[in-house]
Amino acid sequence: MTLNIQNVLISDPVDPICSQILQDYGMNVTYARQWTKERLLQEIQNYEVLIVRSETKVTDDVLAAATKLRLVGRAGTGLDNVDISAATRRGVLVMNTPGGNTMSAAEHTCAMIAALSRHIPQACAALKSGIWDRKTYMGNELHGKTLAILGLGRIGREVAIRMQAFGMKTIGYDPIIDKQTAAEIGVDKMELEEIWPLADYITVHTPYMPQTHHLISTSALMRCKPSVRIINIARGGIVDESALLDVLNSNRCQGAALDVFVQEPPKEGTTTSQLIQHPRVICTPHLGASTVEAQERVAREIAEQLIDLVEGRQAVGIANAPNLARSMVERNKPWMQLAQALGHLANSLAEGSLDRCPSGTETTVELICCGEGTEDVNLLASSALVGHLNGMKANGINIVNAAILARDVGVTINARHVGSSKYLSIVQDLEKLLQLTVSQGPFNIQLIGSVQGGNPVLYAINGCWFPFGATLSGNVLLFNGKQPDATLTALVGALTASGVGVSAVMCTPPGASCWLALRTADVFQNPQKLNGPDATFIAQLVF
Ligand SMILES: NC(=O)c1ccc[n+]([C@@H]2O[C@H](COP(=O)([O-])OP(=O)(O)OC[C@H]3O[C@@H](n4cnc5c(N)ncnc54)[C@H](O)[C@@H]3O)[C@@H](O)[C@H]2O)c1
Ligand SMILES: O=C(O)[C@H](O)COP(=O)(O)O
Repeated sequence: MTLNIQNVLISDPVDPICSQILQDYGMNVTYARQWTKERLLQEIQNYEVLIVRSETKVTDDVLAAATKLRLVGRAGTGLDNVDISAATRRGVLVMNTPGGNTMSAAEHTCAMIAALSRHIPQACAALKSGIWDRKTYMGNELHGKTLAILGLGRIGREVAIRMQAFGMKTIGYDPIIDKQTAAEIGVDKMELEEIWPLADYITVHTPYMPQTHHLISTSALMRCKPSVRIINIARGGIVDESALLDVLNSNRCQGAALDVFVQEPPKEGTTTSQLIQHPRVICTPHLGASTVEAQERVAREIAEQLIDLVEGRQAVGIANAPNLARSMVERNKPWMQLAQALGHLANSLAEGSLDRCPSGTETTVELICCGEGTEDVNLLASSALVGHLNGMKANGINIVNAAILARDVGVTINARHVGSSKYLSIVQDLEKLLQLTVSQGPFNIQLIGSVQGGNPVLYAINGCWFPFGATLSGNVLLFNGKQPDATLTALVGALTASGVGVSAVMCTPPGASCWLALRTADVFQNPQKLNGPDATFIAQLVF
């Protein structure tokens, strides 16, 4: 997947090092500070890359307006402000910089836990307003208390290590971390039901997603000690804000420290704003990653990751295209080209793109990948689909969205790898090959191809073999006939007379059906004109 990036839009306050790196590389960068949504919708069509933090909501309507967009870059961790499935469907890559702000978020969490236990913000505000009050702000020690950490990923782990230095006992839960791994960072992994009654402090460090929506719910809070304190530096919505407000008001919760909210910035009169106003809640306006160091780091990382991707060096931080990194591996490239070329050819042989198929026509694609180098069947299947769905969507089909779009139009693909080719006896040097079979209604076609000298080569169409193969690159005209020799002379004559140079001619042996493939220097206008008594024009393919 080639990325041609010229124009980058940065729509959130990202450290200037990002634009500096991108501009030095030769990209045009626009800072869209305080653009309205309407302006963003109008202008986004001019950009191939959009870089955001958590403020810009990259929703489906933004993506729909972004006809040239190839990548959304998140200078930070959380991707809940990006509609990833809409981006994937539109073939737009989503990239983040996980880890760039881990330290800052972990330190902010620890600072909030300490501030919460000693009422530092409230005492400070009172003193600034002229009140010297040493009674109201009696606090608690952290030493000896139990801190429950829900989510033992990058930030959760750093919080554990730091809070152990205060003498806290750390327990935690994470569905993908086993007991032993948790023990290695001093955390006693437990089930959630065991955690609730034990915790003095509960801090959440999970992504926000359906499974973590209201992870801290009324029922969880009711199982906790009335002295429990809740900390959320991860995302609004992981803690049920109404439930938290209720337990605070009914003294079933000692306090809360919040950096993130369901609505940012919160509107007046909402549960969020009531929570913020609650005397036992301390809060910051989503400042977890707001340090000079973290902002410089994530800005630099997103710019460098983008350049690495454009250069085809590596795909770091890609959230929605597991194939992408493997598509950059040199040895996969010619096989991807072949799979795409075969898919494209099969579609042309099926009389055009699937857009023209009667709706509801089911297509089954079977891809058999034979021999060494063709093991990455998922990548090759996506590439075959890219070729097969060619032309279906105006703003592009690529390995990001091919599988989804295929499903949408009723194309099912089955791909498998086999160790060696069964065609060894027919074509001696064909140990490695791809066999693509497309069945669509009454139509059924089988193509066999391989890679020779780094180029995709077609060897067989429905059992008719090109003895020396037909290279699928440049412009290829394909005919079906019965008498190859007579037909060839006529075709080459007609093409030359029209000023189109023929650079190679390949044909299968004469028989009930034979195939002719002509590589030409230029595209031939109106190739149907070449139809003759002995050969029917089938397709003109540009690879
Ligand atoms: N406030 C801020 O400014 C700020 C800064 C950075 C990150 N964050 C947020 O912090 C959160 C954590 O970031 P991270 O970098 O540590 O992420 P991470 O991906 O490294 O870790 C998240 C962990 O949560 C675990 N998890 C998933 N579902 C879970 C569940 N149901 N219960 C318990 N654990 C579960 C995952 O297995 C994973 O180990 C994210 O929501 C991120 O957006 C906020
Ligand atoms: O997920 C993140 O990276 C943090 O929430 C930081 O968000 P921000 O970049 O908007 O500060």
